[in-house]
Amino acid sequence: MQANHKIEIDVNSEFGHLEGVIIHTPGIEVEEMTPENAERALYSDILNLSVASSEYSVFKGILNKVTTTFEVKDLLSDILSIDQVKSSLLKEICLSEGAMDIYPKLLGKSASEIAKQLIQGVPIERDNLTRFLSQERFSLRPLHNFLFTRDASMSFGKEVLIGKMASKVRDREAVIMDAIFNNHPMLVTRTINPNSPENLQNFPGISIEGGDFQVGREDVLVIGTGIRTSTQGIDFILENIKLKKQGLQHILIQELPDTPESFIHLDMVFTFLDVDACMVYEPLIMGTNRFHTIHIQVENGKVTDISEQKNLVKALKKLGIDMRPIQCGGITGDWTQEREQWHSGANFFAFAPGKVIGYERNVHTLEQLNHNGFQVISAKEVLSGTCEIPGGKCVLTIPGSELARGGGGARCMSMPIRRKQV
Ligand SMILES: NC(=[NH2+])NCCC[C@H](N)C(=O)O
Repeated sequence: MQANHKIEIDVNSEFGHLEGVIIHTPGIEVEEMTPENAERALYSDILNLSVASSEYSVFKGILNKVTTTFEVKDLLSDILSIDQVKSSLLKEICLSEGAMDIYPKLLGKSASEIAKQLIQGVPIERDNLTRFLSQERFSLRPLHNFLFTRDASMSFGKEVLIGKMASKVRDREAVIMDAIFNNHPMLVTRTINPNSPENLQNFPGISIEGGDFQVGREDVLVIGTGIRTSTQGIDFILENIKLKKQGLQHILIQELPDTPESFIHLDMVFTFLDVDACMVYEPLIMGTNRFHTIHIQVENGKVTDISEQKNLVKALKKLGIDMRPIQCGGITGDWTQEREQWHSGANFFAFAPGKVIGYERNVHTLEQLNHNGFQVISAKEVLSGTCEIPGGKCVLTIPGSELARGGGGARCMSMPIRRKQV
């Protein structure tokens, strides 16, 4: 454990120079899925690990070049070596997932083995009639979606908001992230956890996932609401802001369609790229449609305005955040926009202002970025040393045929813990 090295969580934008990010390299858990249960796992297709791994290694290679990366399984294994954390975390997980029978056995294993099993799943032991006849293959199901580290926790300022996952299959990810942020000796922060019995009671119907949560500025949050983040989830965030933040604060809310599933999170239709540019899926963000954009203003603990806005880009501009929208899928027509949005074409991750990572397959989107001054560079070439990361605006392209089938892109696969002030 690197106990003497401390990192204070601090994120006040989506594009400040990155100083640390939490990731999870996909393992066998992504293959523990059949066509039959893929939907329950929240996937539209089943994945091939070796292809996904080789694609992922390019993404991770770039992140390692530009910042410090932390793997969930290492952080988890670190905290599991603290005896009291190990027993309480295992008890919490086994109790909530109806698997207390495996608790004693798990407890006896090494920290790194437990970390692995909590992520990859614990196969069911068919040692009694119920388990013999059970349709389940696992006592603790694999966390297929953990490579999308964005969703189960969110950094905001010096605090970390824990996700209240919309679907049970992702609940354990939030439990693990909460334990990491509360117990890892290297991480300095405070967590806000909507999963406490009291919060669940006060905000019935609450759900919050990181893909919907974007930090526009120190005083501006941009949050999507749809199938993953409920209005009650946003009200919970609002209450926290009312309690803790002084002065003027703003929340901009963008309503999202329920279908198709490529609209699950705001970051599938809108991401910040630079101090003055953002990526948009035009039909939803800029076009005329029935999906509301709402501004909530909080002043010293009170909501002083709540009003409908024309669209997200205009609402940001009113707050002094002037963003040029760049179109996902280009400007040549709905079809390419829909196709590229489906494959996480709007999902960019900025590691510095104007320096972003995205999928190479979405060529119309890349062309549009290029028209707007972003140099398009293959991440593989950067890694092989054939070219350097340019000093100016750029998009580093990563392969993502298999990864995109998981339902997310570069932003979904990264959980920044520290960024320089912009
Ligand atoms: N931030 C994101 N857009 N994450 C994408 C998550 C995709 C994942 N399969 C899920 O359904 O939960």
